[in-house]
Amino acid sequence: MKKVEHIGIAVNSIETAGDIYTKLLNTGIYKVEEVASEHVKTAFLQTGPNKIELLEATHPDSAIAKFIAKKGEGIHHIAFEVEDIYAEMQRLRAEGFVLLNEEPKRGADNKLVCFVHPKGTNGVLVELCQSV
Ligand SMILES: CC[C@@H](C(=O)O)C(=O)SCCNC(=O)CCNC(=O)[C@H](O)C(C)(C)COP(=O)(O)OP(=O)(O)OC[C@H]1O[C@@H](n2cnc3c(N)ncnc32)[C@H](O)[C@@H]1OP(=O)(O)O
Ligand SMILES: [Co+2]
Repeated sequence: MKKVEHIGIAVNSIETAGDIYTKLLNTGIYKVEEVASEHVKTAFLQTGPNKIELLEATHPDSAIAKFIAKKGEGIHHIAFEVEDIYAEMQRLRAEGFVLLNEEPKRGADNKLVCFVHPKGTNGVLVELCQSV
């Protein structure tokens, strides 16, 4: 894994949270993108070398809607950038981690992504990202 690619934060409203994070980080949202397959709307802010992904549910079945219903708004996942997502998925499976998708899927901001179940990572949902 090369570096932390982004931190995902579950929010009720991108508009409201976007204003807060714009003030907090003193930088604007550079991209808003809906990912229909994940039932989410995303907004990205860059602070130095780090990216924050705000995630708003677009459907009650969304992982974000379920997460907020259980735990409230807050940090939802940590995403790591990888060079070769297929190789990394194979390595993690061999190490015994439970992957939440068989194949990489299309994420936001021009990435292929795959999730690792939080039950095997001390309660933290991990996302792998490869730029495409
Ligand atoms: C926009 C695309 C992409 C990007 O490009 O960056 C994204 O970031 S999309 C982000 C949203 N998508 C996902 O999160 C997909 C992966 N997640 C899942 O598949 C599911 O959310 C899950 C992790 C498998 C949980 O789903 P499910 O089992 O249906 O939900 P439950 O509510 O029943 O939870 C079971 C269990 O897991 C705990 N949980 C759920 N989410 C998280 C989380 N984000 N971090 C830590 N723990 C989490 C939940 O609390 C339950 O625990 P127990 O109550 O102890 O059983
Ligand atoms: Co993410």
